[in-house]
Amino acid sequence: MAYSVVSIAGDGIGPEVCNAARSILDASGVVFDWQEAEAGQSAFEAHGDPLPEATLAAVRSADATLKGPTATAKGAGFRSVNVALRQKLNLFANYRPARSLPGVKTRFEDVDLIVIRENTEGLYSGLEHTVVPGVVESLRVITQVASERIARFAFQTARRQDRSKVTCVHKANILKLSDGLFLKTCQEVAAEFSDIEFDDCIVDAAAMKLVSDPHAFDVLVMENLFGDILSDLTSGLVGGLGVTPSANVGEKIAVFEAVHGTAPDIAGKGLANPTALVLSGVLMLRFLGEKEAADDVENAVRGVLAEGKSLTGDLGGKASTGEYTEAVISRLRST
Ligand SMILES: NC(=O)C1=CN([C@@H]2O[C@H](COP(=O)(O)OP(=O)(O)OC[C@H]3O[C@@H](n4cnc5c(N)ncnc54)[C@H](O)[C@@H]3O)[C@@H](O)[C@H]2O)C=CC1
Ligand SMILES: O=C(O)CCC(=O)C(=O)O
Ligand SMILES: [Mg+2]
Repeated sequence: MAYSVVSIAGDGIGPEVCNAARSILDASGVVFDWQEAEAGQSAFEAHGDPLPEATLAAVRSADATLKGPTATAKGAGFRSVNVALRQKLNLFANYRPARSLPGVKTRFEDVDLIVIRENTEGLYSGLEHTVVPGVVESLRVITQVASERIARFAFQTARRQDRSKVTCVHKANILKLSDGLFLKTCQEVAAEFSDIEFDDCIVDAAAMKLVSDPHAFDVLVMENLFGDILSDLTSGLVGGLGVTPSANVGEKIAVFEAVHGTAPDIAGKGLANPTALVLSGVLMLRFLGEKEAADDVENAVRGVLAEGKSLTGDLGGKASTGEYTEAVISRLRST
């Protein structure tokens, strides 16, 4: 049986990493019926709409979606397609694991943690208005319903993966009401999961502790903007944005994409590292129940990285996106 999977190439390096990830996933033995859909700057230029209804409909009816990054201009321009996609499809959890990879030299070894980011509310919603010229307000809405849902997702993930601790990251000392509610809700959910340790950490201290002692953390749960910032940080702990995957998960729908953006500085040059999107594809294979293929692709990626002969520039190598992709495919075919 073929899985119906929507493929959104996106902008910048999106088409390059998407092509690479699709070729590797196609070589896994699992059969995909790829449905191409558009989103981002390219969709805006083609249709005057960065997130066409047809794309939303395709994502809703597919088994899963593999998405390349989409551009959002600074200041002016259309609002983030990512935020819209997550809110419209109620993809309430953003799952961003950071795990050390063989052959990728970093300051710390054996990092293995997960950032779980609330994906639908908080400052990241971008609800802003001008009160009077020169005075702007941004709304940071935190609700008990969304906080409870993401806390439960974090504990369920910890339990499913045999992990020992969930840490709530917040700023409840300053944002007493909003983050106070988030923290209190996490504490209440924690009481239902007595097998899993629970603690909390104020976000600034968490940032410092993550870069000096990442092994102190296991699963971290936080609101949207903190999760956006700290998941780039945790990517840096394990080799950077070129290697870290992510999944946007709802009740039934899931959209798999990398943590990184469109990387305009290297777009179109064959320099992008597709590992992040390939490992997002591994998360997708697991979501689809294709455990063996997921293990095979993950092992092929880890094998190529460990060997160190076909690394892209971000990891200190000279391989192009295509050369790295071929190396992963040939290792996958030899398993
Ligand atoms: N999920 C999404 O669609 C995301 C979209 N964006 C959008 O992307 C655009 C660019 O954002 P930036 O702040 O520049 O962040 P970025 O993540 O695109 O790039 C940051 C740095 O990481 C490098 N990098 C990123 N991915 C890489 C890869 N696969 N291989 C090698 N190097 C890689 C880039 O070359 C750059 O030096 C913005 O419009 C932003 O809104 C940003 C993050 C996520
Ligand atoms: O929507 C965007 O342009 C940025 C998204 C982003 O940084 C993220 O989801 O981590
Ligand atoms: Mg981000």
